[in-house]
Amino acid sequence: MGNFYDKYGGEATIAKVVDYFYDLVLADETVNQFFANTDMEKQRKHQTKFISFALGGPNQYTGQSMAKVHEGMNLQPNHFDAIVTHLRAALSHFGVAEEDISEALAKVESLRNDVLYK
Ligand code: HEM
Repeated sequence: MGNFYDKYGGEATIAKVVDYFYDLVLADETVNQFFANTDMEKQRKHQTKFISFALGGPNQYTGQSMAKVHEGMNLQPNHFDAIVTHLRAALSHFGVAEEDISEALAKVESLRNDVLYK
């Protein structure tokens, strides 16, 4: 993945991908209930950190911290899969190359077991 974050324009691109991803997530009844009591600013922050993580930018997480922030949500595989689907769609929409999308998704997958069932 190397310079993925910079390759696609760093923060400016992240902001655009976030807007798109954000709309997809909040329109999806599989997952939008998790954000029902989250204010919009926090939601946006979550999506930005998430995308930034996937693209290898700043804000990197450990499994330990991810388990902690998702504690009490009891996230299931279908929730995780929905988020992954929206991430793929958002990256694809902005012309990210397929091989780079695969790397981003692999990065997100690496946290699956830390995030689920907490
Ligand atoms: C690898 C996968 C994920 C990563 C890296 C991730 C990242 C994060 C981070 C960094 C936070 C803290 C945000 C903040 O307070 O600024 C957070 C909180 C949260 N995440 Fe995730 N997340 C992942 C998967 C998911 C999934 C699958 C869902 C639900 C479908 C989800 C829903 C939430 C919610 C509802 C919060 C709390 C927001 C709040 O009310 O403060 N996350 N996540």
